[in-house]
Amino acid sequence: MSDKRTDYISWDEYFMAVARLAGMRSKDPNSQVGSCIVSPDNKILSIGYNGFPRGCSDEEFPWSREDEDPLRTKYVYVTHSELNAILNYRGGSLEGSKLYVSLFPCNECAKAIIQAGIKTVIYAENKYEGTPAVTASQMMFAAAGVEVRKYQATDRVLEIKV
Ligand SMILES: Nc1nc(=O)n([C@H]2C[C@H](O)[C@@H](COP(=O)(O)O)O2)cc1CO
Ligand SMILES: [Zn+2]
Repeated sequence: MSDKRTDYISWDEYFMAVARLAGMRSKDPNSQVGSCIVSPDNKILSIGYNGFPRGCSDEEFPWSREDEDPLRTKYVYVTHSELNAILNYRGGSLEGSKLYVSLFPCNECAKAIIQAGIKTVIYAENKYEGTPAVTASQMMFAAAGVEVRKYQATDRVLEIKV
């Protein structure tokens, strides 16, 4: 009998890689964000990335960050990866699940995460740390008992030929 492989990827690597892969679908020229929601027994329940709502064309709606007219910026239209992952789940309850996300959730997504019953958030980056959106999220997660931990990146580089 041969021994099992030992260099297989961990659960954390697997789910964060799936989140990052989803983020590669994003049309946002600045931030590509991906989310992967996982059950307590490590089954993938849902996936999402940041993008405009269905029917809102990537060619017609703006991807700009700044404009004197807010209606000509992406911010008023884009659905965040975390909310998309929550909304993409049509199977029932997300109670007790874990969310892997490549970027720390904003306050609006934090509300949805808490109300959906997600109990653990594992994030990779926090490039907007210190902004009111991130601070409000941290306050709400702490109050609601959502466990938040930073993904511990390994030095593994995954290569997938497609
Ligand atoms: N946690 C997040 N999940 C997300 O999906 N997003 C999305 C919204 C925008 O499409 C983009 C942020 O754009 P920018 O401000 O870095 O150019 O990432 C943003 C955050 C940050 O709170
Ligand atoms: Zn958000």
